[in-house]
Amino acid sequence: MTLQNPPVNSLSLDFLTEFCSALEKLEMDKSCRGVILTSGQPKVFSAGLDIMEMYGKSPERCGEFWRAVQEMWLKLYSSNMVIIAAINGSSPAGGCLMSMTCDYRIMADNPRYSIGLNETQLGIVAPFWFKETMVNTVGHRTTEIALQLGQLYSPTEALDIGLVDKLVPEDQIIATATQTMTKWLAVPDHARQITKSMMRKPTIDKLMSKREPDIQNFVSFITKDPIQKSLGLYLSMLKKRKS
Ligand SMILES: CCCCCC/C=C\CC(=O)SCCNC(=O)CCNC(=O)[C@H](O)C(C)(C)COP(=O)(O)OP(=O)(O)OC[C@H]1O[C@@H](n2cnc3c(N)ncnc32)[C@H](O)[C@@H]1OP(=O)(O)O
Repeated sequence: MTLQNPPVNSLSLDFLTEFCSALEKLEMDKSCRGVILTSGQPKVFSAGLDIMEMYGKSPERCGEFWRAVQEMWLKLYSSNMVIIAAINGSSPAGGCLMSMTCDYRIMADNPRYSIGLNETQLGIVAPFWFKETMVNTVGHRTTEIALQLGQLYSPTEALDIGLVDKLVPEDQIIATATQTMTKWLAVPDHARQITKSMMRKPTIDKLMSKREPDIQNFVSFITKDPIQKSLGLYLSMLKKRKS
């Protein structure tokens, strides 16, 4: 699957809806046992959640958006398929979350790229299921530091902490992901799927049982004046950095 939402694959409501429906089709296709997730945009895997979906929007629209974010995470994290992330660009915040839901992460070895959950840098707080996905990936202590600082890691740093599994030159990323897929698909599906579910189920069940309160929490947090102000400042910083 190639992410195509120019310019930076930000995760808007429409994009998330389309992504989930494409993933569902693959999930139901018995001949498809694995997916390599990569970006069709230069330099960026995904810029994370579309900030415009959280800025100046009605509570109803924010709720609809957050449900789509939850759905994306649930579909990816609980997938029966092998999902390999070929991270061929920067992957902050929601982009990092998406990468962490995959079974294996291969990142292009380019020091200009970065990956991490940088929410606190925007004045927002990563919800418990973002946090738990990271704890499940890199452990508790590293997550605590990463989340409080809103740290973005270079590929080498990400490899050091286990946020990604392998670095390769960018032009070898798909070939490496394909070789890795062959290795993962050599394992009998049922044994691998049950094992994956055993590892991930507690986190998935937790969100499933708290979906509505999580949406309410998001809407009430994101629509607060100081949070809207922080997002507005961050957006203008992004635009200024460009000029
Ligand atoms: C209980 C409350 C819970 C809240 C939980 C919220 C959880 C998750 C939060 C998120 O995922 S928020 C998104 C965080 N993302 C970022 O901080 C990344 C910001 N973007 C960048 O750092 C860079 O754009 C990039 C990804 C490194 C790419 O850099 P590049 O130089 O290639 O491109 P730019 O010129 O910076 O950007 C092009 C264009 O896109 C706009 N844009 C970038 N990122 C976003 C985004 N996430 N949402 C919306 N728009 C984005 C950027 O402003 C530029 O716009 P124009 O100037 O061309 O209009």
